[in-house]
Amino acid sequence: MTEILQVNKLVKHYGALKATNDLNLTLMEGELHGVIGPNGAGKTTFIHQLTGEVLPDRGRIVFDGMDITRETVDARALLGIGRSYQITSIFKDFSVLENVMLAVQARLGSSFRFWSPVRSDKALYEPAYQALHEVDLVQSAHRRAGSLGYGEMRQLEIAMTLGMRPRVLLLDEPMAGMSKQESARLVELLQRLKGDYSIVLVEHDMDAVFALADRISVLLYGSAIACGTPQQIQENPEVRNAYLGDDDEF
Ligand SMILES: Nc1ncnc2c1ncn2[C@@H]1O[C@H](COP(=O)(O)OP(=O)(O)OP(=O)(O)O)[C@@H](O)[C@H]1O
Repeated sequence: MTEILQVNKLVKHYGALKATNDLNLTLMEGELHGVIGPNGAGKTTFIHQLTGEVLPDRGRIVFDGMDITRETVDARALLGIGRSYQITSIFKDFSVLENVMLAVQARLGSSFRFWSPVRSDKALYEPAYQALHEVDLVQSAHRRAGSLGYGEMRQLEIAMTLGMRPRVLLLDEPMAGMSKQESARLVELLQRLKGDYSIVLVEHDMDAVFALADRISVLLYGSAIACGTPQQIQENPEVRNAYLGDDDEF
């Protein structure tokens, strides 16, 4: 397996607060890497530094051999770093398919004629349809996006990211707000996607992370205090003490 993303000694301060503190993490090609840690441990700040929304004070992010530490959000998206869209970016009056087509159009950017009507273009239609297929939403392609249930909306967000054909998929709490059934469906979906995509999954739902992850990094005060297989993390005394409490539940 080759490394697709390397994070070396990343540092981000907010005043005196070290939100990211000498953070190291490696994502292997095709791996699903879970990132867990208590509230305020720096998980979202870390994801924002991978997408380019937040620039680190120090350290390096290398994607596929390229130093992308100072690259813009758009440049990273074009290189293949896909961040899941938020529900707020779904156009509720457009169909499910049109939403994915719009996301693909955004990916193609200026290479695409902006006056081209979104409904009619094959270059958008095919990758969009493929993305809906990957998330199991083909049967809802022509439904109004606003009529989807909450779990389906989150599937649509993932399809919108996949439509951009990313190599790395960054998912920040995709299970948040989901019912048990919806989470189980998303776990099934991510199980299928892993291997085809290299995925960083930040998630509070421990059952989901432990079921899905090849490796897990545990963040505490902005640093990774442990990284290993789910079993190694489960058995790590430092993790048990520092994060999960030394109880039998974990
Ligand atoms: N823009 C900001 N300005 C100041 N402090 C910030 C900013 N963003 C994050 N922080 C602080 O940095 C720390 C890490 O926050 P972050 O949101 O990354 O943690 P998290 O692990 O994602 O937490 P949660 O699990 O609650 O989402 C927190 O103490 C937070 O208050």
